[in-house]
Amino acid sequence: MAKLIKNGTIVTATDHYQGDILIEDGIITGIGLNLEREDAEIVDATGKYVFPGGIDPHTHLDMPFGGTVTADDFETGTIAAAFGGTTTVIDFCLTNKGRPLSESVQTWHQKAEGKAVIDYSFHLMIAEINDEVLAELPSMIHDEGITSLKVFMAYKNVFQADDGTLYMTLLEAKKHGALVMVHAENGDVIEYLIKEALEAGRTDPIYHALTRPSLIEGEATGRAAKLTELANSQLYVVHVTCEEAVQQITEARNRGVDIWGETCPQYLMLDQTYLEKADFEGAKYVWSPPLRPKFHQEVLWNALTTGQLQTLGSDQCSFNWKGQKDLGLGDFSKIPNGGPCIEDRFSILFSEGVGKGRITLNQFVDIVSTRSAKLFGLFPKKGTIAVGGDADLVIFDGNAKRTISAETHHMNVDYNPFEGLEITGEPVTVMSRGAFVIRDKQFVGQAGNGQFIKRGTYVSSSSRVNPLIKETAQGGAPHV
Ligand SMILES: NC(=O)NCCC(=O)O
Ligand SMILES: [Zn+2]
Ligand SMILES: [Zn+2]
Repeated sequence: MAKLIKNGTIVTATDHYQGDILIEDGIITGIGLNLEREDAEIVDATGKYVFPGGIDPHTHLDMPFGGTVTADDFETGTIAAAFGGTTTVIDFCLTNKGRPLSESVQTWHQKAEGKAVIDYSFHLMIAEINDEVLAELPSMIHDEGITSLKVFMAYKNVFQADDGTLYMTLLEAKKHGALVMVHAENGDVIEYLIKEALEAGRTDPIYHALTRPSLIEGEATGRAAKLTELANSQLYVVHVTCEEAVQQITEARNRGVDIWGETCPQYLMLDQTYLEKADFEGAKYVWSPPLRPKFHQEVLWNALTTGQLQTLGSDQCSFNWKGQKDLGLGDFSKIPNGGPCIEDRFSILFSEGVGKGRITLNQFVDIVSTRSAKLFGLFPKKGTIAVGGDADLVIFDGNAKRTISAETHHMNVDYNPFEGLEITGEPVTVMSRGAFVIRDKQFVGQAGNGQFIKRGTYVSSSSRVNPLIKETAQGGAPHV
């Protein structure tokens, strides 16, 4: 049955106007004033915003990590995402050295199929480059539609790849139209600092932060940016936490490097002192890179305001405090890294960003949805409100007041890092391809309704490509 959303304030990354939206077969087929359609179900959005559904470019659902598996899988994680206004997630498909990429992709499909309530896609981790990987990559990108490749510069002996692997991944990505993503920290130095701390008897959660200083996040970010410049390729830096990394991204962008940066709600809202909480509560706030001293928060907000950082990921990677985080009692290096943010990403950005005058409504939509759609090959099917696009929509009450709490959240985890935070704004109704997933704040979706989305290849935004750098005929390392 057709649906007609009436009288909402439609907001995209560029516009903001009153209008109605007609939806047929999951697609937006009309936008205008006073639309009429006899057989359509009317959805009243008077006094509410209508936003494109959020796109979360950074999730880890059902992921084995740190000797355990994340508390949220594709069912609980996507239900929570939908409650929070997100209608697409892009999850990281882990790979194993010496094993085919296709095997890992298959494993990730099995995790998601029949469970996801909203649409999803995958980024592909690259742990090594060898003949098998080189042979498989083109079909991963062009046939499987997995057009972003993730390289970890940290987690030594677990996920970490060396600089040669990163450089070759950048070259391959350029050749085949993929976007390379990096976790930018210097894993070798961190390994040394952790060993030194533990030998000195420093075992509490705060030492997780103190053994991962911002200086080496900046160093790794700068190194990745320079390798990108050398390869004349494209880079997206995940979970940027600090001034040093923002500086490196800004400088590289000013040199014309095609580089993008993401931050996360936790780095905007929480600081390093949370890791000092008594009775091992600090473990709830163990992320890598870690929470930073407070002044970095304003740097990150400014970077979103000015466009030096462009997206907000949740880095959803939830572990229960009791039974999972406590694997690291007596040894901070064994605390599973990560936290639950998939549900609150969208509303925190609205409340703290738009509500506090740091970003405009259009910037909000760009950061929470449109920019990720463009960078990751989903636009214009997703990430905006346009005729012909998927009806992934959020009807949002911009005046609702509420308090974030584990008592009321929908993530499958026993704490919320933003417990007690008072925010303004709440998703009321959420649609995925025209079907209600959340209706009047109630879940009405169905596990398995979410579809895997094959994504388009990376399209460079030409203004950021350095005209002084010329590609070789093979698309390889540049001549300057
Ligand atoms: N960020 C984090 O602490 N956990 C998830 C894995 C990653 O993104 O590095
Ligand atoms: Zn990471
Ligand atoms: Zn992550």
